[in-house]
Amino acid sequence: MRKPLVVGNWKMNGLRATNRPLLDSVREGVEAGVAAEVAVCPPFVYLADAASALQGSAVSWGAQNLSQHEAGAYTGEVAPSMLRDLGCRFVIVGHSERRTLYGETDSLVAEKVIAAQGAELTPILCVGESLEEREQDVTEQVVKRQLDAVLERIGVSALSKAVIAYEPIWAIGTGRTATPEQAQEVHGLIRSHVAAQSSSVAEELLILYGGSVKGNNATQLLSMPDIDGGLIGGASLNAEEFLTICQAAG
Ligand SMILES: O=C(CO)COP(=O)(O)O
Repeated sequence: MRKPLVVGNWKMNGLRATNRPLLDSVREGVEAGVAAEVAVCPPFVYLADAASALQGSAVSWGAQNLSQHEAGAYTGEVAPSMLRDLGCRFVIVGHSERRTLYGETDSLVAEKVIAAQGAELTPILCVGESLEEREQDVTEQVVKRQLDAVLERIGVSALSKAVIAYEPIWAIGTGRTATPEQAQEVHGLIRSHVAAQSSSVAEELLILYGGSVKGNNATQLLSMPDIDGGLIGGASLNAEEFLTICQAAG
């Protein structure tokens, strides 16, 4: 039985003055009655603040990226062990913004997944096609290629300690959500692709949907059989909106 998971990806947003009230409201709202697992991923510099606001609560926290290296002369990078040290449970890996704006390749993403798991962080591996790829009808090939790059390195059993997020790039921050049927189709593909290697891993695997999920479309998306929760960008910056999504998932 898969327990739904909703993760807020704050991206490069927030300041201390507004973070604390947001975190407090999310914490209170989740504890007042949300059945889904909930986590937030603030920018690195606010992870310690998130840890102190959320410590001992039902809300977990995580990072948006990590280094594939363990330690050393890598100016500006953040090591997996540092995230673990700050109590992170999750780390987003291979978000399309990292792939397209910072040149992260399938192979680097695979290394980051390995590094995350090595530090006992649960990687949230993001996959998804661009608008051009969807129009060329190669969504399935793109998503399988992104998944296989990781599966070939970690093996299917290690996927039991990871989460997948399907985020069609054309739906991110655009207000253009995939229809529940479009999203379900790709989620179903992902699950059956994993099931071809291990049906038990596929059965337990959490596959989140991300891309313009809001309070008013969450119920339809999250009620699809292979959509196990959401990776929420813009709407995670507003406590009321985020909590509405969390309730829809639970
Ligand atoms: O990229 C996303 C989450 O990682 C989705 O962002 P939006 O919810 O703002 O479209």
